[in-house]
This record gives sequence, C-alpha cells and structure tokens, in this order.
Amino acid sequence: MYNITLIGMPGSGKSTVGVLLAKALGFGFLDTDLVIQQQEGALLQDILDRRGVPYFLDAEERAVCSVQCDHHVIAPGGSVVCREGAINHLKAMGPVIYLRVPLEELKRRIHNLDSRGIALEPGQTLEDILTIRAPLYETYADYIVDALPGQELAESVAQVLKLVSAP
Ligand SMILES: Nc1ncnc2c1ncn2[C@@H]1O[C@H](COP(=O)(O)OP(=O)(O)O)[C@@H](O)[C@H]1O
Ligand SMILES: O=C(O)C1=C[C@@H](OP(=O)(O)O)[C@@H](O)[C@H](O)C1
Ligand SMILES: [Mg+2]
Repeated sequence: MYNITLIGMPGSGKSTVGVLLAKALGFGFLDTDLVIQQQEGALLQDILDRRGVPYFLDAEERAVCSVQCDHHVIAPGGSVVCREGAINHLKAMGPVIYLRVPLEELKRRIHNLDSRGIALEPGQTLEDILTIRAPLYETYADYIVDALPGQELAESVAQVLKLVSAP
C-alpha cells in the first residue's frame, strides 16, 4: 500500500496541490472533507454550527478511519491532527507531508473563515489554531515542504513531487 497524505493548515493547499500531485503521479485523489459530508449527510459548516467542534473532530476521525485506498493522494482537513486515531490511520498508509505556509499567507488565501468549515471554537483565530497545531503537524510529518509567500502553485507541486516516488 502506498498513499501520500498532505497535512497543514486550512488554505495551505492540501486540496489544490493534492489533486495536481495525483494527476502528475497517475494516482487517485481523495479529499476526506467530502467523506465527512457524505457520512454525516451535512455540510462541514453545518456540522460545526449544529454539533460543535468536538463532535466535528470525532466525525472527521470516523470518516478518515473508514478510508481504505492505495496509490492515492489524500487531502484531509487541517484538523485531522486533532485526533490521534485519524492521523495515525493516515500515517499507516504511506508518507505524510506537511505543507507549511506562514500565517500571513494563509490569511491572504482564506476569505471565508466563517463559512469554510474550520474547526474554530468561539473567539478562536487562525493564529490560535496555528499555535496549537504547528507542533502536531511537525511531529506527524515525514517531510515538510515550505511555501514562500506568493509562491506559484506549480512550484509547490514540484517541491512535493521531488520528495515522493511512485513505486
Ligand atoms: N503555492 C500555492 N500552493 C497552494 N495553494 C495556493 C498557492 N498559491 C495560492 N494558492 C491558493 O490557496 C488556496 C489553497 O486552498 P486549498 O487547496 O483548499 O487548501 P486546503 O485544502 O489546505 O485548505 C487555493 O485557493 C489556491 O489556489
Ligand atoms: O482546519 C480545520 O479546522 C478544518 C479545515 C477544513 O479543511 P481544509 O483544511 O481542507 O480547508 C475542514 O474541512 C476541516 O475538516 C476543518
Ligand atoms: Mg482541503
């Protein structure tokens, strides 16, 4: 079994880079946000608004742990590192790559913080969750790819491609 998982903050490019990476490698692509929505029968933001963050994270863990695939690029939500069972399931499936993007660049990229389905407790900011999650992303990553502010998407894809091979 060989899959590649991209982790990182919302807006770091897991979904956008992931699908291009899969295309370049001839792999399948799986965005686990879509699995959550289908399993829960609701949109991400609706789950968060109606059930709260802990329920959402548990639902994400259930969805991620239900994934069984081979030769796929997997793009989980940024919150996947908040549940050990979820991130460990992905780690067992192949290498994990952290797309590390500076806070200012994340803020430039995200225009819909309140509707995008981010697991923010009331009053929490993007900076707050970056502070909590950065050490988790670094701990769980097999490789880290740094994106410079303003870096072209194609360059981010090329950086990841250099790290992975297609056995
Ligand atoms: N170098 C880059 N790498 C990845 N995404 C980029 C880059 N530059 C700009 N973007 C934009 O940032 C956004 C990343 O969003 P997305 O792929 O949904 O991230 P995630 O799935 O990690 O939340 C997209 O709108 C993408 O076009
Ligand atoms: O970081 C977060 O709290 C979340 C980010 C979203 O995904 P992206 O990281 O793809 O934006 C969302 O769907 C996820 O499950 C919760
Ligand atoms: Mg995504």
